[in-house]
Amino acid sequence: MSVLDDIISGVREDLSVRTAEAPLAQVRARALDRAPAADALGALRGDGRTLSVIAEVKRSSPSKGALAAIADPAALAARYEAGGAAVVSVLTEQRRFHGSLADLDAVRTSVDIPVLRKDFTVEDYQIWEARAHGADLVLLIVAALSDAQLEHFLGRTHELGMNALVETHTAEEVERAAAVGSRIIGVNVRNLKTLDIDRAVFADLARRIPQDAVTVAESGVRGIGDVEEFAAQGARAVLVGEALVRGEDPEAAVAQFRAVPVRDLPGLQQR
Ligand SMILES: O=P(O)(O)OC[C@@H](O)[C@@H](O)c1c[nH]c2ccccc12
Repeated sequence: MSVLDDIISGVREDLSVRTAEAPLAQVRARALDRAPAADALGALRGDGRTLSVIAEVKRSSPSKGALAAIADPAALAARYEAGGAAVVSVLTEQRRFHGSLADLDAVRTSVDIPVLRKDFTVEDYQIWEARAHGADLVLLIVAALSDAQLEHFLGRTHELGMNALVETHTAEEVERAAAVGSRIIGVNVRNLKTLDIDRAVFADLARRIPQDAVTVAESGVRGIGDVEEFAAQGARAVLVGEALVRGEDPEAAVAQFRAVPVRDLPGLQQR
């Protein structure tokens, strides 16, 4: 069993507890009661001249264990926003990342920028739940989904006025993400099946992403050097967790990353 399979089986167990506590009809009603979702696609496109930063609230990870205690996720998110983050990502997976929907709620009340609910989406319920808790974006991991699921979940996301960050790690996954019309495509340089980082994956896959989609470089950013490299290879946005939660000054780090110019690369496919 891969790490991803193992995480997902835990996610499914936790999901069965939540669906028993809050049936879909109830979550759906709460979702429909919310103010409309913010325009995360526009936020990520930014001004087209410099990078957008998706700054993540992340306590722990399966690869590194405990990263930071983050007693006050709302305060951290506010610092990300002050630094000019385009989006705040909140991990809500409990077992390996020590996140929760309570973290999502706390962050939602503290920032105005779009919020990404970062979880392993395997059921429609989680998309309704994300909206009910005020998320503007959800994560869809191509490696964890069939084409039919991917298309269905993306459709549900758009129907609720949200956007999806569609995450890939191989050329085949990029093709699958593009085929269903994904508008925001992430390349995770960490392989979720083995947890290995391979930053070289980004340059290869970024070239394959349709030009009208926002290309996001995910994971493995140690500092400004990695951010500049991803930008030079075609990233429009970077998703950063560890370097921010462990760093001395997350606000200054976000400000530094978001000032990096983006590059127009020739040869990107048209859709
Ligand atoms: O902490 P890092 O290496 O900066 O990575 C952040 C983010 O990319 C990572 O948390 C992530 C990317 N895709 C995921 C899918 C599930 C859980 C977590 C992730």
